[in-house]
Amino acid sequence: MPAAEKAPQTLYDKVFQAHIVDEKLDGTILLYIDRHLVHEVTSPQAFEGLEVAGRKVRRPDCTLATTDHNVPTTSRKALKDIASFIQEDDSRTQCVTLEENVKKFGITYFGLSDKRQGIVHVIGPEQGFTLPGTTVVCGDSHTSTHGAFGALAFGIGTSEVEHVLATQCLITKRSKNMRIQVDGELAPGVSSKDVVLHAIGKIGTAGGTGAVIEFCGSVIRSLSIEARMSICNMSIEGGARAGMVAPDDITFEYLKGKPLAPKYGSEEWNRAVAYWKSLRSDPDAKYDIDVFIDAKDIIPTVTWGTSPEDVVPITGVVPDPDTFATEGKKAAGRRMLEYMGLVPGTPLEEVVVDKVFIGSCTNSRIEDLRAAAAVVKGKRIASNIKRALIVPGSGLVKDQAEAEGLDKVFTDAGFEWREAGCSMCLGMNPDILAPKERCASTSNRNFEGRQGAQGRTHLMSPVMAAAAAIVGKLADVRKISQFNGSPHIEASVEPTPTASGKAHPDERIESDDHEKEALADQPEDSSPQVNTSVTRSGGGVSAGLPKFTVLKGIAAPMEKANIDTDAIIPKQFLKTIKRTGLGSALFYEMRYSAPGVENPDFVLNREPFRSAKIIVCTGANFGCGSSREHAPWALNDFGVKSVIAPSFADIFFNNSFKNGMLMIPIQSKEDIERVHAEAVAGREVEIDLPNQLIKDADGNTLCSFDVEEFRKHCLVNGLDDIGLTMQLEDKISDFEQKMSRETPWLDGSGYLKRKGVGGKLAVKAAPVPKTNRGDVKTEPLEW
Ligand SMILES: CC(C)[C@H](C(=O)O)[C@@H](O)C(=O)O
Ligand code: SF4
Repeated sequence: MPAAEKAPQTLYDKVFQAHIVDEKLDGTILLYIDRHLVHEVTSPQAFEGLEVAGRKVRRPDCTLATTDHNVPTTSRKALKDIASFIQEDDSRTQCVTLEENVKKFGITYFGLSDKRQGIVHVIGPEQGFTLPGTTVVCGDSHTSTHGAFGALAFGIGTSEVEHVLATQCLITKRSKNMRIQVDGELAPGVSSKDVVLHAIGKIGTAGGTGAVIEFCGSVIRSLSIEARMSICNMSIEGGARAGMVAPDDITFEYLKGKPLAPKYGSEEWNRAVAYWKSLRSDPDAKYDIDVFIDAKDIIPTVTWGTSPEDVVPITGVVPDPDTFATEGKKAAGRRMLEYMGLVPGTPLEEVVVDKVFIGSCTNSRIEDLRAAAAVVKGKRIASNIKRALIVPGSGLVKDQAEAEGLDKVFTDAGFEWREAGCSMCLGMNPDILAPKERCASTSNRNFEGRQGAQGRTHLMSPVMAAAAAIVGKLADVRKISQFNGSPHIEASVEPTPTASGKAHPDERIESDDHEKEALADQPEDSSPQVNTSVTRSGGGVSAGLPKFTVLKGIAAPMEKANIDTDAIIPKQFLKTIKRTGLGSALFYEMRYSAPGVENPDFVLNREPFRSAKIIVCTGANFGCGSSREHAPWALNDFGVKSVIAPSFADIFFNNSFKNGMLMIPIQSKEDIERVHAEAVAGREVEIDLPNQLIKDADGNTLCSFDVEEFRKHCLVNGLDDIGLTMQLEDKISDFEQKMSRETPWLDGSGYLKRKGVGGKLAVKAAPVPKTNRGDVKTEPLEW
């Protein structure tokens, strides 16, 4: 590893610095990616792009795929194959497409018949695929989960998935450093989920924008790895790019014996641990934002509204929006209460619940299930609870829980015991809420329609969800259960012996067996091959990026803050395997009052805004939430090429530029209000990118704006950045050789073997005959 720089560094600085392949004067950085997780929702268009351009996956040994979002969580006893198992056409197409792609590109894949299948953020850590000090990406916003290991892990969009598949690198820039220090001791019944909900309530959903959060302090240090994962998982709900925890003995203990971690006790393990121990922030390292939380202020927490920042202690009441600070917040609060069917002043413990969901990448690990089972044991769910689901995060978690008899505890109490998947976290599979049903949920997002159209979600910890199931209302778990401490404190240090006396499932199957299983699970003919002559129509991937210089058109005014990507394009439209055709579904829930019936109040249903090319939003944090690139695709397909707002969520911002769209952050209130006034008046607005000016219809300047040089360059010239990165092949392979020498454990091991000898890659980046967006011969390539 490079010697530490003189200036004191944070954990984030250290991991980031160690992965820089190339740095430009304007701060644009080519970052090497060690680990790439792939799932069925955000990858089809990326693989299609590779195929059209005749590109290969550069590092199949650093790539791991599974299906999780679309899969039903019903029994798999009769499973023959995924195509006959999934009833819903679009879900089936996405899953089958992933199977075809892993076969075509030679990627290790855990399918439904493999015990290691599960939610992508559960299986990576479980396999030891996630390691301290690595860079980890996935086309999924909750990739932040993996930061619990001291990895720099963040979500990316589909264009970036394609970029990483082709180059194993990403174009990015440095983030700000943010520190959330939680000191003291958690009170009995308070768990890591309460810590993170409390923190988000404090900083807000945009509090971490542009930053990587390091969680530290005595509370974090005392938590198990699984509890740290729950916290890092929800960093994205705090608007951050990633969350991280410095690795320590608890981390190393967890990694011992994991199939893809260096073999415990080997020379490589010792070398790795020595390096991992260096991954701590230097004592005098500087943070751009510092937040302190005293553990004694955290009590079991639930959400009341439709944003994860709307938190309240379970002992509280539904807040009154009239007491909120601004008119905008009051209006938003009233809408939320109407949506949630709540009346201000109602004690939370009086709110009646219909369904309970214990699962998701936040809380579906073995400790979560143990903690919930301890609350449930010997009790029955309340008679008003229509369904209570326990959905283990992976097949291995399910096995372990069954070995400990937890499944019996749950089913005796009236819960359903399901197979692994994302399930009711987001209704892309059959597990959904009916309209107006209220759910006590251990997931991470309570957006409108998240768990099903018009469904009402309250986020909380597993023990709190278990308590809600027993009581039939939102409930204070401390009243129905005894605790000796936090449900998650250091629980992973001493592996709990299983009821059946078996070892932990991660250790149960030797690597070789894993390898056999992996091979058995590959769809037939799994040798990698790329058909270089294919050009599919309708996907939009081969059309070339149109150049963006001057855009003049109608601008639609919006005023709401935190417009999330679930609102821009809801989950049911993520099942496409194309980039086009989503325009009619843009802002679906707000735009239509019933299928095919327009809501006349929604701005895009009124003239002249039906033909808007620009959106001017005065509310901050546009595009927060999920990493779905479907959000910019839907805007683009509708005809909107640019959004002007006070601030944007990071992943959405990146995704938009990759599609030739211009996102303009304008912080000055006066400036944005001037542009907003033109929009409200229905007059055209002009965006002049080369001169970085926004003008009115007559050409008078309304304000100027900033844009990063590299992004501007790509937009103005319509450049494909994968092609640009591939020009840096020498630098990338030099970097890989250095990594192979210094951190050899990062080259695929176990069933993810690096092909080739002596550090030479068997899979070489192919010369590019054609990019996925245009012809390389006619595109300028230098930047
Ligand atoms: C489907 C995927 C793009 C999405 C995400 O990025 O988060 C999903 O996992 C979610 O939780 O909304
Ligand atoms: S947040 Fe939900 S839908 Fe997204 S990856 Fe996690 S479990 Fe799946």
